[in-house]
Amino acid sequence: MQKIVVTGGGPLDGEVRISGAKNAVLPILCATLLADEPVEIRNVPHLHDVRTIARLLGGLGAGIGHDREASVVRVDPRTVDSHLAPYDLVRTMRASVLVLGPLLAKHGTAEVSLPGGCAIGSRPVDLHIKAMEALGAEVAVEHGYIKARARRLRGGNFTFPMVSVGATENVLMAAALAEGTTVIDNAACEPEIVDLADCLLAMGADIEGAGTPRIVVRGVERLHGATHHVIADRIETGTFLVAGAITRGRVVATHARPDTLDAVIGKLADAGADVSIDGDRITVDMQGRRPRAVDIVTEPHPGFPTDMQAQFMALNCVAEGTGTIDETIFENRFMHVNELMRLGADIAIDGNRATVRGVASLSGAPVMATDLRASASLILAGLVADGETTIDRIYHLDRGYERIEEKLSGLGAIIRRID
Ligand SMILES: CC(=O)N[C@H]1[C@@H](OP(=O)(O)OP(=O)(O)OC[C@H]2O[C@@H](n3ccc(=O)[nH]c3=O)[C@H](O)[C@@H]2O)O[C@H](CO)[C@@H](O)[C@@H]1O
Ligand SMILES: C=C(OP(=O)(O)O)C(=O)O
Repeated sequence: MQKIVVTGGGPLDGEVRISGAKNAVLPILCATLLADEPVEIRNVPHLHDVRTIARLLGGLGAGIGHDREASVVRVDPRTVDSHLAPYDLVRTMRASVLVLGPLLAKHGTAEVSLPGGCAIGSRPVDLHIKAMEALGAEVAVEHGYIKARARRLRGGNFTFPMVSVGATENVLMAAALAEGTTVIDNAACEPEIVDLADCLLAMGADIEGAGTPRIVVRGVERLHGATHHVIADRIETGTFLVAGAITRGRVVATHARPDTLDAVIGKLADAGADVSIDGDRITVDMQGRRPRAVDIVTEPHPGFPTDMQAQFMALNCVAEGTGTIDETIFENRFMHVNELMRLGADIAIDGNRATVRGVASLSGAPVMATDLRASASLILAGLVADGETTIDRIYHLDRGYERIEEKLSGLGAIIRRID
């Protein structure tokens, strides 16, 4: 199994080009199932999850053309002849559940494996199911599968009892082809929702309010082909900016979307970084200073993103002072804590709060990645730990970061992948 070896060193310095967003491209690729014609998606990152979703769409019968050089995926949904998302694919990637809404809306039937829990929490899908029922679908859960059918979905009003990014995406896609108007209240406002809506709009959907808590979707008879450019990955951006801050260096993220990163940029400034924005470029410059500890509470957008929690935990580990981290989205997203402590971090957990006392230095050690962002936090810690940190189970990392070791090397990090 491959591992990543990081040797702690000096400040990072340089520019890094940000890729398309994993959490946008996965729902968007599912949305292509709604069209009557081929859809071209650009700025597609090279990620394991993208290959998985392509396999899933291919298994449904869609034609898939993947030009990796150009970062383009072309989906021809006209040949779809299966409505089954099997356990083997869904269990490796939760985003697979996002074929439920499109299959139901376009083909009137869908059979999608329950995704089950994962390392960061139980992650139920009851809200996805309730939202489909609100649009008139009959849904049964049998033998580990969600089995849904509807002759034609009809618009309805659905108020989410809690903010769910995935369920908002599923209902948005389903409502696009439903008969009549759907009003979604307490919708997730994440930039990836806006990007999905932009792609659906390009395909001919009628949607208002994406990015706000109320989305109004007027169903249309058909959706046509389109070309869509995926938004920059705000979590990858944030991860590289933290890499600059934790190493007391200077990192410029290019091709980024600064407007999607207010909460993260605010915390980097609180940590003592000079942050500047110039168009699609974000610069974090510590000018050699040690970061200050920051307090974090994860919240739905525009609050601080749960997907940046582990990276800021790493930053606090070597910061001046003590910072608290409250994780409010997932009940078990502190799997990185024990691994960071193996590197010498001082962290105490009480329920969903971690209190991190900054230490003067970390010392490299073998550690194990437990989930995607936990893996990123271990790399960040490794960048400033004394000696070598070897990170095992990096397949998590390859789900969501494109060529991370190459991009970090370009900034001066000493990092390599070994077999
Ligand atoms: C609000 C939020 O920050 N969502 C994050 C979540 O999206 P993802 O779409 O995976 O998860 P949701 O937004 O749906 O989950 C938010 C909360 O709602 C609960 N829930 C969700 C669906 C459901 O049917 N029933 C239910 O109870 C979840 O257990 C969780 O506590 O993980 C992604 C990957 O880390 C992040 O990019 C998203 O930012
Ligand atoms: C946990 C993540 O993704 P997923 O929901 O696909 O597991 C993530 O992007 O941090």
